Amino acid sequence: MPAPEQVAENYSFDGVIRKFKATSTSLGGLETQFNVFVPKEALDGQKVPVLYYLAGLTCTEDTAPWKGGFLRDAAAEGIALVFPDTSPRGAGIEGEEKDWDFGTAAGFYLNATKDPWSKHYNMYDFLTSELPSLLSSLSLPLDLSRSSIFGHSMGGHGALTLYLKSLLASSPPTTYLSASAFAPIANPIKCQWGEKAFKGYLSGGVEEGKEYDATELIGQVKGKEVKILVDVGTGDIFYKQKQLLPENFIAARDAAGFSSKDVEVNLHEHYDHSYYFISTFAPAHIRFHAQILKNAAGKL
Ligand SMILES: N[C@@H](CCC(=O)N[C@@H](CS)C(=O)NCC(=O)O)C(=O)O
Repeated sequence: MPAPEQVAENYSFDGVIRKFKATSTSLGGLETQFNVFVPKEALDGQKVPVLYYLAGLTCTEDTAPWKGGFLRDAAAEGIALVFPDTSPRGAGIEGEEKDWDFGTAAGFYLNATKDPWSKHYNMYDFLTSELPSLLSSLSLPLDLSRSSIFGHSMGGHGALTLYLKSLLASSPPTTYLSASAFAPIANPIKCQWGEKAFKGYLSGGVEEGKEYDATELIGQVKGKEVKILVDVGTGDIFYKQKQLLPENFIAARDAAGFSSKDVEVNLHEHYDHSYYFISTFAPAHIRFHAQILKNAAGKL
């Protein structure tokens, strides 16, 4: 696997955000781009933990660094941020660019099992296996054994499911120490976005989609140590349209016996789906992960 090529660099908050491009095996040989925010501590040679951010439908690897307001807090905490893209691009599949909620920028962070998507639409493998290898090939002091994950909407779904699946796997490709989400698609098998994605990408359709559904998975990790934070605005149009379904996730959490301290889900009046909402709660999410990632230093 060739090392990623750096294509941009901007100094920010005494650290630096670098954009890389790489040819991905998981994505069937397509080129993909990702951003890495490297805090000052890492530029000085200290090992720093890593927080992955998965963006939502229609987004790219640039949306969150530009609009999320995460860099100031990550710099203050001395943690690296990694921003991958939301799907493969340029697979050349008919209909790939037709809809904003399927195909390009709508990879749903799964491994497709249905033709013709299965050759390229494997964001799950890319994120859990290939991206960590690509990151370790960079000459940066990233401590990948201390990784956590967060995201928005489709990316909130991705963050919760990658985390919960890592807790369930006997030897996960990546172990995430915590997960958080802004307005996640929390029960995709029960909403239009999820049904469309699972029917389109998975040969087993919505039934197979259960393995990528946070509300299904939270019950399966019963008894394990779980650290999740979720924030949702009730002024969110997609919440109102029942695409997010946080109440279903809360009910499954309660049924599995998790406390609202370990799996915290907050509903906020007035806030919508936009990055105005995300940037409001960004500092709390960074603090949540930073505390867990820093506590793990020297213990893993
Ligand atoms: N394109 C959709 C909206 C899609 C949307 O809201 N995407 C969210 C993620 S699900 C987002 O983060 N968009 C980018 C942005 O707000 O900058 C529409 O026009 O209704």
